[in-house]
Amino acid sequence: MSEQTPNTAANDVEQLIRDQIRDNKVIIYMKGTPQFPQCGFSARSIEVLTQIGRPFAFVNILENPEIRATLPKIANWPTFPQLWIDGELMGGSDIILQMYQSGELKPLVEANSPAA
Ligand SMILES: N[C@@H](CCC(=O)N[C@@H](CS)C(=O)NCC(=O)O)C(=O)O
Repeated sequence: MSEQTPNTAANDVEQLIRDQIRDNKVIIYMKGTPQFPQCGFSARSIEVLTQIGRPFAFVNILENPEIRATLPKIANWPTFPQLWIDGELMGGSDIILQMYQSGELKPLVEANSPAA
């Protein structure tokens, strides 16, 4: 048998994440939900996205332990939240806040998420 990467559950999770990031131009991986964030960093990030006012997707990593374990390796970013826009990792709460305050984040979100 030739040496190929076996189709393990880990690969499935990685593919799921890649699909989520591809299919949702603005997506945040967070603890809890936008209605009930379960970490201050996630809560702060949601406040910013709510201020911007465009629809966004989210994944509650507390309900998805495989995603919680796998995404940091794919992203090379150890913590949550993680905001991804158009297939690219923006960063966590600190960076989201910085990008918002510098005026960089709003147009980026607007360009990738039409008004509802
Ligand atoms: N400086 C980071 C702080 C985020 C952070 O420390 N997150 C922690 C606590 S919520 C985390 O995700 N730890 C890994 C884990 O819980 O899986 C940011 O700006 O987002």
